[in-house]
Amino acid sequence: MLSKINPTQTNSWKDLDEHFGDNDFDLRSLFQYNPNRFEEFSIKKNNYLFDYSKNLIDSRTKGLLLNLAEECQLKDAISKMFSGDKINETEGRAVLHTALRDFSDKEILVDGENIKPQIKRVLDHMKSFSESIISGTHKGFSGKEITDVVNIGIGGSDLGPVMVVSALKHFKTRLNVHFVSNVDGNHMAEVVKNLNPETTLFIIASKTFTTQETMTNANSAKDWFLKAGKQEDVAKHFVALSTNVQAVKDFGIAEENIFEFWDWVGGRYSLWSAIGLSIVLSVGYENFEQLLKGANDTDQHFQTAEFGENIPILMGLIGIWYRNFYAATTHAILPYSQYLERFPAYFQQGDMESNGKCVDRNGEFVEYETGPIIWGEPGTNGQHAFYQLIHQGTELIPADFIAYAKSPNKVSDHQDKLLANFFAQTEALAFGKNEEEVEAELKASGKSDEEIDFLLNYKVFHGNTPTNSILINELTPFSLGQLIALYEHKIFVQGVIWNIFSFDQFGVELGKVLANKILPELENNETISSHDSSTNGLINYYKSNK
Ligand SMILES: O=P(O)(O)OC[C@H]1O[C@](O)(CO)[C@@H](O)[C@@H]1O
Repeated sequence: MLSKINPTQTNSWKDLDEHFGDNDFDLRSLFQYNPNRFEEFSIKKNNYLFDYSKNLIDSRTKGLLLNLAEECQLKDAISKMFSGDKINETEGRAVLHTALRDFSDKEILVDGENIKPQIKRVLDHMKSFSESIISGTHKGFSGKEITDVVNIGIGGSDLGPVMVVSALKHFKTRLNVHFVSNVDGNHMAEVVKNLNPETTLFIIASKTFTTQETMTNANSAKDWFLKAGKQEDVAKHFVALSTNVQAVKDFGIAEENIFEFWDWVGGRYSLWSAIGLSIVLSVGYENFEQLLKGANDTDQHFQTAEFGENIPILMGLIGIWYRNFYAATTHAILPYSQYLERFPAYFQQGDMESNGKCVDRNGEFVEYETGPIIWGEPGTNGQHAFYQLIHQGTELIPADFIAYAKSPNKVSDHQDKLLANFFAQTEALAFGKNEEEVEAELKASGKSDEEIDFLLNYKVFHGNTPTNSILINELTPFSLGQLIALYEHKIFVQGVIWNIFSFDQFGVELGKVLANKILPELENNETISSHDSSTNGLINYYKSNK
């Protein structure tokens, strides 16, 4: 069990409160008065740099945040997660996605059983299966090689693979991997439109194998396939990734085509498990193993580095500083890499489904803020969309900037231009442009005093917007694994401190239940009156226009 400490009752929280009230952090002054600020507030790892110097903190803030982590017993929580304690108490489960990427000989026990052999068995299955598909030894029902793979899943059974497959495009095998997630039939229709059932493999990815969207899409995929193939050909074209082996068999998928995982893998943390099969097919098993090893590298760092040098811990604590003391409502993730196009969306689920909670580990409603809204898009595109608000709006939006030093595609001077923008944005956000600077600039451009008076405030950048920069040498499966795990552990750190349960997701249930109730009402011609007037009105309008 994790501790059940209300963070706001700790001494360090009170100290932080006071410290916040006493200080008006200004990044210009912080850098001016401390020439060693970058050295003090950055961490260099073998293959990446984490710079957190452009944050509204000083060494006392950092010290107090570290005290908060101690007081909330973070060390104990980390060791409990890694050793398989049932820290997901509301569901009675261990939280062991980290075991999936642990290639050491160390035993990890769940209910007295070492889970390492089962992990190895499934990994071996993924390896041999993917090799037979990629090499073409596995043939479709008409004797042709598989050319296209369609992963059918949603949420954690979709977003992680989508994000990694997109991020590792440069490492692609000969297979084309597609994803269908939305129950909107157009998603399925648009994906299968150009596919040939003879050369298509479907992966039905669902932890529970009960999710309405996935089961609907899986059945439609089967119908589409059976227009060309026969029932006995399904085995060559359908595989399933699930913890619910019986439901998979009932669906008609052969036992040898089931890639199992376990209830101690949370859906949004499952890309490391059998749910990663589409990744394996997309980039090959060796690259998938590198991804796992990269994540394990961060796991080691998280478990062993001193808190003050521990990147996910610092990311988590700095996030708490903004959320609870500065009342920042959102946090932006801004990758300066088109390959990481789906990274913010992936961690929208990762973070918001984990820490979007209002009941603490004592079962009481919290009286402080928990998880922020996570959002973002790749730079430089975002600069031409929403950065205006970050620079000059009325919200404080802390942001993470992520970039790679090397680019696998050398296209004229694109990389330098991309990185110039990456550096420029965090500089502009931190230091802005004050009145004197704007005035001097306007004068130099020949504006009259009257014009300067009018334009001055519009042209001022208040600056002082905090950012972290993560600059990674190269986008490889290994470094991607490292990066994903940094964010996973950041989320864990925040959940521990907020005293909430980060590994359940009851908040997604109510809508699902109501949709199942409404569905039969859409299938007849009756006027509906069983809901409130708005819902009745919407349903009846739909029924008369569908
Ligand atoms: O893999 P399943 O069981 O189909 O669930 C899909 C997703 O649905 C959720 O349960 C709720 O959105 C997620 O946590 C999960 O990733």
